[in-house]
Amino acid sequence: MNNTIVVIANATDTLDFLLKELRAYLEPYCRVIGYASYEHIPDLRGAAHVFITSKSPLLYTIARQATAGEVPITVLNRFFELRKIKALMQIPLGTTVSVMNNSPVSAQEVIDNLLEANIDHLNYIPFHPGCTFDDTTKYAIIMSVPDVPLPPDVEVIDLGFRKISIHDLIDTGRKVGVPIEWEREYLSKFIVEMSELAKMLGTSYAEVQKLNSQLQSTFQAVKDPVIACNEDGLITFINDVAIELFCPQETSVIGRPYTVLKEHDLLLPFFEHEGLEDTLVTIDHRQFIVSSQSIRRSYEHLGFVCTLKDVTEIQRLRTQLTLRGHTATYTFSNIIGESERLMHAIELSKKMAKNNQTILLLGENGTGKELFAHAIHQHSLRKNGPFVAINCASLPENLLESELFGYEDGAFTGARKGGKPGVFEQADGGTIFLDEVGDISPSIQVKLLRVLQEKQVIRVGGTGVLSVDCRVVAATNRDLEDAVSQGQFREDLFYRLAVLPIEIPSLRERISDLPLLIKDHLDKQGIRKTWAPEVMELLLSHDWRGNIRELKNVVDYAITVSEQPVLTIHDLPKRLIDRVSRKSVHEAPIEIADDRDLDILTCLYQYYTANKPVGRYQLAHSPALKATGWTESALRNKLKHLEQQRLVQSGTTRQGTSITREGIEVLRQHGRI
Ligand SMILES: Nc1ncnc2c1ncn2[C@@H]1O[C@H](COP(=O)(O)OP(=O)(O)OP(=O)(O)O)[C@@H](O)[C@H]1O
Repeated sequence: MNNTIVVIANATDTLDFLLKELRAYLEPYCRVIGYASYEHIPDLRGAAHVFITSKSPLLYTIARQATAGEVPITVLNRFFELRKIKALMQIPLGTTVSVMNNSPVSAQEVIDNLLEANIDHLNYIPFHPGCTFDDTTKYAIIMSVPDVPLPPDVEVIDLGFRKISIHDLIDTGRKVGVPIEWEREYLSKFIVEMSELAKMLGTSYAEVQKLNSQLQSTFQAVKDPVIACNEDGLITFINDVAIELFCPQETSVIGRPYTVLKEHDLLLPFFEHEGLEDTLVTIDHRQFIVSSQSIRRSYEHLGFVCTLKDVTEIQRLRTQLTLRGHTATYTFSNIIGESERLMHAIELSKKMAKNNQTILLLGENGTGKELFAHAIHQHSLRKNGPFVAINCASLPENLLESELFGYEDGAFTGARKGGKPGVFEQADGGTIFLDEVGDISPSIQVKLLRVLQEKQVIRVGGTGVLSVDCRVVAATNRDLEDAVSQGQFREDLFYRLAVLPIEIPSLRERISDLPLLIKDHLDKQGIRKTWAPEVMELLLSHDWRGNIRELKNVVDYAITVSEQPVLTIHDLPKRLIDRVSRKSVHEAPIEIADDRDLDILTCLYQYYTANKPVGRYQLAHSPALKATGWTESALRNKLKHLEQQRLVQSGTTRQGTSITREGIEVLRQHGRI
């Protein structure tokens, strides 16, 4: 018996595994026998050494009784086969993993083994017969056989039986006289296995290093201050923004207590306690929201990482975002001109700017209505609030509705998640500019009226009523009174909008401003060119239907085309020269014998300003002509006649009939417009 090594284990499968391993190394230099703890164990006093497989007190007692205290008893140090650990390395950091074994002690032993081997990125929970799985368990470690039935959705990592540690094996071998050659051979096999593991761990170490440096540069790139401390309150990381805020004078604070930071009192709670709510603190007249996160590895607390968010910056960005495209850029000083008509419009606008009533700007296209809207906002008490402009003619009805009033989440297919505020909400506290308001559909007219009356908005698809406080400045190039009389525009809305009407003169009506406007446009582009006198004469005699927008286009054309410092008539667009010369042909008033011709032209002019073509039938039945009793065929003949005079033009049926510039001129000459 003296040359006998005895192993006592709790389970027979573990015993068989260990016996095989010991015999492979120790026999024939000694005899290796084993017993399961539940078996009858004979007197072992003659054994050379007794090994037990775990620290379990029961095993120790059994061994002690069998040896009567006369033989050394050791707990076998055991470890997993290294290659089996690889599966564990793939499990994400912090995952909870149940470690299963036949008793709480052996389960804990396995956990200790894993932690000692620095496989410590997981949250291990001992698991043994009597424990039950809960829904959070995703992984279970077993040693060859599960000691508890496993639920189907739990991923099993089988670490196999733990092998005897190389130290214990070599040690025992030396005691029983294992020759040195055999020891070397065994060791060399072990070293091969070790180096494979080292390679595996080496890669993960490099990976960790890489991640670490990525993390460092990420925190450096963060614009907010970040400071990390270990559990002793020593600084382990601090980014440049935090250095600038807390310790601009210090050369290095890494490894030093966080109390070296200025205002560290404010940070104390965040470096001492877990789970603090975000807190607002003021440092150097700036406000920050401070939050901290505890750093943990398994159950071990490693320290805190503390981040500060600059609220001043957040507020600035928010204001910038809210106001993006929502600011008035022009003031009255940007409105160029000295003519009496313009000065009158400016004076009136300045007066009206000061109160809160709705303003209606009336004027042809390109006269500067939007410019006036900006200037009115800037001159009003709301100048620090938003200025939101929307062109009512440029959007289809349903889109205009959602732009004006906003929409709720899921109001329609493609609606943005969380809904969207409309321009009335965006202009809250400021001014909303409704350009081309005369073009809105009857259904939007109703909704707009409601908002103007109630000062409340209901988002599309919503039920909640939102109060809005914004001043409305509307603009139109249409004759709204006429649109009302034709039943195209609601009378009640018209009176709501036209509380304070301002007429913006056309360029024709303030033609004396033309040289100033040209000069201003050239100056803004840093261009120094002059105009030949006959060119200026021609420009002054042009009718400028497109007003200042048309003027700017003509000037831009001329300076692009011309290569000389003095602009000549050849540098003007041909279209403009043609029109001016055609106009001079018709300089003398065209003879209109029948006032009813003027009625037709007036009616066509109204459709023209509404940008709508009109058919003969519609014309004959229009309120303005109905009374004069035109039959359709009489009207056709009359329109043919007017077309020969170039006062109207007829397109295909779809295009209908429209008034020409000459026709408009005739109306003007006869004081109809
Ligand atoms: N008095 C002015 N001084 C300088 N520039 C002007 C003036 N009036 C208008 N403009 C310029 O003419 C162009 C057209 O002006 P704006 O868009 O304000 O006209 P509008 O009447 O609103 O036109 P629409 O009815 O077509 O929307 C803009 O480039 C504007 O800057």
